[in-house]
Amino acid sequence: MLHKTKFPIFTKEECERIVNEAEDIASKIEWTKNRHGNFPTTDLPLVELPETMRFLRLALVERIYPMLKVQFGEYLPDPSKLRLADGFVVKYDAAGGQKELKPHRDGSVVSFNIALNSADDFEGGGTWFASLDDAVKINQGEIVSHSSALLHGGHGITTGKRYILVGFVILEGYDSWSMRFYNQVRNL
Ligand SMILES: O=C(O)CCC(=O)C(=O)O
Ligand SMILES: [Fe+2]
Repeated sequence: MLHKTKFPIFTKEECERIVNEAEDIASKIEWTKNRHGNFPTTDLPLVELPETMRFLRLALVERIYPMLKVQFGEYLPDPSKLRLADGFVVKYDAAGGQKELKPHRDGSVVSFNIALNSADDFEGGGTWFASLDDAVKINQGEIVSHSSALLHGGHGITTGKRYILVGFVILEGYDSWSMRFYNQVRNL
């Protein structure tokens, strides 16, 4: 229910382009801080990031959905129905911004996050999972994917900045499936 690739799914240049667009747009409209209920992230949704949206639309079909199909296919009724329900760039900033995200469960079926900057740019960080009692750390361009229902959070950073691209993926036409998936891991 939890996977980490050993290879980058985005190149360094692709990651840098996403961070640059996010910071460029944020200088005009500010990072949002209240989009996700009780567990808000400092983020910018894809609808505000046209270049990233265009890039991701193709990357989902060519790289991300096929990977999720292999990883989670056996648990899903129809893996061809994987759809991105929400996608956003999150910024953690030890110098004043959001530093961590408390443990929570996402409302989708599968969640992923892609590291957009180098792990050398910050101390701490990574995605913390209750089932591991540890944080999973990845390098730039790599991806962590997991059942959305697993209890997880953004491990705090103590220095620097950490940027990630988060995706919440659902199964089109299977509106109750996230609950069924949730029941398989509710104690993890
Ligand atoms: O910071 C992370 O690695 C996790 C982010 C997350 O869980 C979320 O945005 O829902
Ligand atoms: Fe999450």
